[in-house]
Amino acid sequence: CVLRQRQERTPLQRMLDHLHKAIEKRDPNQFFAWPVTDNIAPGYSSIITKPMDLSTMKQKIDDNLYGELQEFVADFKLMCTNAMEYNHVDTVYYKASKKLLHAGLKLFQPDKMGWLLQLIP
Ligand SMILES: COc1ccc(OC)c(-c2cc(C(C)=O)n3cccnc23)c1
Repeated sequence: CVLRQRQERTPLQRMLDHLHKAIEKRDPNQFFAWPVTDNIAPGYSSIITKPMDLSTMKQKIDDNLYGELQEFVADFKLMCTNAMEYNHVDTVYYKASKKLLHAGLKLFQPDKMGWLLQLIP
């Protein structure tokens, strides 16, 4: 294995860590915690071409794959819209994703982000 010295967290990574934790709190059933598999959701991988979940987003933060906040927001929206695409409107998953999307977008509003945005030089 490649020996990686401990990488310093950039201000953006620290900000995304905070937002990721805040989103996790709003998914108490952990429906969005892990990738959706075809076992639990028949045909999922043929319907949803770009899957996304919170564990994948966390890995991308740690690998410093988000160059800016908007890329993180795009993955968050993709995760929620995937659930609204695959699940019918009367399911617990559709309803949870709609609620999570609105809660998350409120988090990203500049007034709510005030002190967080100061983290980025
Ligand atoms: C019932 O317990 C779980 C546990 C984990 C899940 O996804 C990681 C899901 C789940 C999550 C989803 C989503 C997000 O579409 N889903 C769709 C259909 C059937 N199950 C799910 C449900």
